[in-house]
Amino acid sequence: MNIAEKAPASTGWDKDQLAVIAADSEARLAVEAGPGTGKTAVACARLAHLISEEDIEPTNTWMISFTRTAVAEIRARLHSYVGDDSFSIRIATVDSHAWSIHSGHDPNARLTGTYEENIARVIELLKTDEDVWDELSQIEHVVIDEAQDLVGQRADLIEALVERLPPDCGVTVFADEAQAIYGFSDAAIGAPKGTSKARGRSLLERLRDAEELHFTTLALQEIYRTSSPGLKNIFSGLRNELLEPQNHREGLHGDIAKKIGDLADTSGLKWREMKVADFTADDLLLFRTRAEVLMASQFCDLPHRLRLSGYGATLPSWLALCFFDFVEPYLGERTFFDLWSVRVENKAAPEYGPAQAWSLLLRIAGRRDGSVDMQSLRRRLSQTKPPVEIAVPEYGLRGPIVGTIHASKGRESSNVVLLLPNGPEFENLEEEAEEARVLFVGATRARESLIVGESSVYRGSALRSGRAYRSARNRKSVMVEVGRDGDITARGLVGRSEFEAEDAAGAQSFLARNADVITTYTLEADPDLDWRYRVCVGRGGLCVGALTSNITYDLWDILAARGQRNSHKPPGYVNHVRGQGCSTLVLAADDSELEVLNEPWASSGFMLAPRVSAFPPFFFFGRR
Ligand SMILES: Nc1ncnc2c1ncn2[C@@H]1O[C@H](COP(=O)(O)OP(=O)(O)OP(=O)(O)O)[C@@H](O)[C@H]1O
Repeated sequence: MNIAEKAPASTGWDKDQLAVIAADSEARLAVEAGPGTGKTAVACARLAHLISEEDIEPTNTWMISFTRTAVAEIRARLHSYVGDDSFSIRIATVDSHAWSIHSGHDPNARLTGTYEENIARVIELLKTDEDVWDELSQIEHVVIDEAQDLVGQRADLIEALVERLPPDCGVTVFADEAQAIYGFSDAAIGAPKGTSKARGRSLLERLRDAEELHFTTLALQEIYRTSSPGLKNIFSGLRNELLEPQNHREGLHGDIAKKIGDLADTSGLKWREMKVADFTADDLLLFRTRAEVLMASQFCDLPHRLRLSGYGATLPSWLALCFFDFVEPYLGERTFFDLWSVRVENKAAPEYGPAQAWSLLLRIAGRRDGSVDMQSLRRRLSQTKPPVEIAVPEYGLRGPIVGTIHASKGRESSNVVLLLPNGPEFENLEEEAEEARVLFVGATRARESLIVGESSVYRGSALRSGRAYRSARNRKSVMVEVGRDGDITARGLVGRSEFEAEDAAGAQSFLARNADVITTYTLEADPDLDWRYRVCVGRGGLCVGALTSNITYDLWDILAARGQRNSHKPPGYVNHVRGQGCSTLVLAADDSELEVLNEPWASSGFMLAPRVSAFPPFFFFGRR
């Protein structure tokens, strides 16, 4: 392949980009560049070039990125460059690379320790274990994207890895220090990420300072994401301000917010005068915190999509629609096309058709004879992190995306509406500088236009579980997030203790008819299910599932936080719980949960789940 032909535009790669893409395969490069200069595009092109021009084996290359969404995007880009060879490249997050080293070389490996303990163990293996060195000696090239976010222990890990690579193994690292927003989470302003300690020195600084690692620094200058002069000014002018340590003073956040507003296409809008339904599928609405996103979503009854941490990749509903009663070990193309035409076409069809769906199935669990192995399909789809190519990256149906800035890193969108936090307060200068960088990341997602507005004051809090909640002003009700990973499991959808077989069939067929539309549910606590909430269509209506106790425990935690644990109790019912269509839940053939399910789901392992995403008010009543 001639990589020049694969440039994203007819103008081709520029000379700075080519200097990275076509550098010697053994080179160690630290590429520093601002947003939209093509770091991710060049990272993919570099690997593609090494594979197709330098005969590097795809299996001997590693691509490390920070987030799973980034990994999904990288895989798609690489596929467009090198076709199916991209499936041999080890593209993964730092944590999953670490885990594969851990599990492959430590006979006692189990993910039982704390996150820190597990990473520490991998660092030790990298330093001492000859089998690990053996494995690393095969690697010919490592590409690391978004390296600015690798700090603390993750940076220790990558440093130890690079030190251990053979001297002729090339390494290409991409970073933008102005976009380093790792230290705090999107739970609330100032809420530290569970695993971060002090920032310490960034990975790039460490690699560059270690002379024996022989890194050369290169830069990419041209901005490709946008041609708008105002946006370009934000992309480069504000970046310089953020990179200058002297500017890290009190008031930096306010200054950056003001400058972004001045340079945006429109500014000064107030969120309370807007609503999600005013926007289209080309628009990305970005808020700083989860509570703000959930509030905006709760008051929108048109289809939209959520981009938030805490919502694992969901599987499309067509899987359960086709396979809920499929019990054959293998699936042929003809049968699949028939199932699709009867069950999916015109109902809950995704943007692609049956041919692409079939090729996805083959890629995940294809057999030599051209059929799909259903056991292996179930195994792959039931993983907490199912294959990125089939998972739906956003949670919801269609329409505008509403998300946090943190969850939108590395992504771009035609129009961005950035809702600046209203009256934020910071504990210290480090936090203020980090928050200023968060604004910068948000503002630089736009390709064509940037609208800047002011968010309403929705101070939310997060529980230990990560669930967001927010007390109403009168303290009578609390808005609580419903629909997080783990809120609904297979048992709650078609379990025998939750449903008679006939009722489970009724519930699943309701979901099948409504797989592509919004439904408003009521939660009703069921004394026969230990007061777990049933998800019902209207008060006393059809029950489509029962939530796990996770939310009930969290409600007691909220009561404890309000000092009401002994005086109040969670409500018996909750209104305004919206579901946006359905997703598919899959259990592997050896999952013990199958034993408690009704048929045919106990045999097929595929079922529909309502895609609940809500922030409804819970009224806690006094206990008599
Ligand atoms: N030489 C080029 N010609 C035209 N378009 C390009 C070129 N290089 C990159 N692009 C496009 O510019 C956009 C930004 O690229 P990319 O997302 O790789 O930037 P990035 O530096 O990784 O940004 P960020 O730091 O914000 O994540 C993409 O749409 C990409 O296809």
